[in-house]
Amino acid sequence: MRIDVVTIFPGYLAPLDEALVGRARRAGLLDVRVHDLRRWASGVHKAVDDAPYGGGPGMLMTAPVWGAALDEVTASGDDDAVPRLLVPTPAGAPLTQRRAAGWASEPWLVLACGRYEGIDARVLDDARRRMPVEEVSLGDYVLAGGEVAALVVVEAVSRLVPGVLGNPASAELDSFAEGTAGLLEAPAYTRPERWRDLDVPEVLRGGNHAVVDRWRRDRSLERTAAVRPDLLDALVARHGAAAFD
Ligand SMILES: Nc1nc2cc(Br)ccc2s1
Repeated sequence: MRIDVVTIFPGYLAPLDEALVGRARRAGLLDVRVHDLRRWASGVHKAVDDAPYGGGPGMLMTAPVWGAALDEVTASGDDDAVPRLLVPTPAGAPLTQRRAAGWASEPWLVLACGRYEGIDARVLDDARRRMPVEEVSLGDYVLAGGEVAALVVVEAVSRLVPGVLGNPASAELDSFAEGTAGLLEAPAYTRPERWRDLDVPEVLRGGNHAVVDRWRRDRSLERTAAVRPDLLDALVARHGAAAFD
């Protein structure tokens, strides 16, 4: 999978050289390219922003700069390959494990990192004429730019790309994953068996996998009911009472 990230702060994406994503890049599983948007800006100051029409606080990133950048980046694929453009924004649809899993099957993603008050809307309107475009939110809060959100999206997607996780089964038992039926994952334990005055639950120390699976399912349901009852509602809506079998 190829992932391009366009930003005015390339250094913010340095973590993509580390850990899981860094290893996957060096193993040739991921081709991650970070581009400085100012490459496509003109003038001595390489300006990338201007005042918003209609007034209002702050500045917007301009269409000509983003248009030139996306034209070049999205034209640099093999043959006539077309990427999916992902744009982190508070106004986007929520990032979910299901969306990340879908994007992990894509051959090529491009992430556009906004700054200031965001990007001129015509940039996405124009891009939609040539490629799939999705706006994605990390939650109901506002960051200073899209770079941190891009790091989250790249990691959430990359770990689901075949071969990236050492043990693919790990992803199946993630919270929100199909393997946990969209529930939060159960509490997990490792050695030592006793730590301070806290013991690993007896059921996990036995060898009965069916009993362990049931225990984990029950703890997942309890945790989800306590922390994310909305997920339970969705599960019941989908499966009825069988959701609790
Ligand atoms: N939660 C989020 N806040 C922001 C702010 C900017 Br500016 C760009 C993208 C995002 S995603």
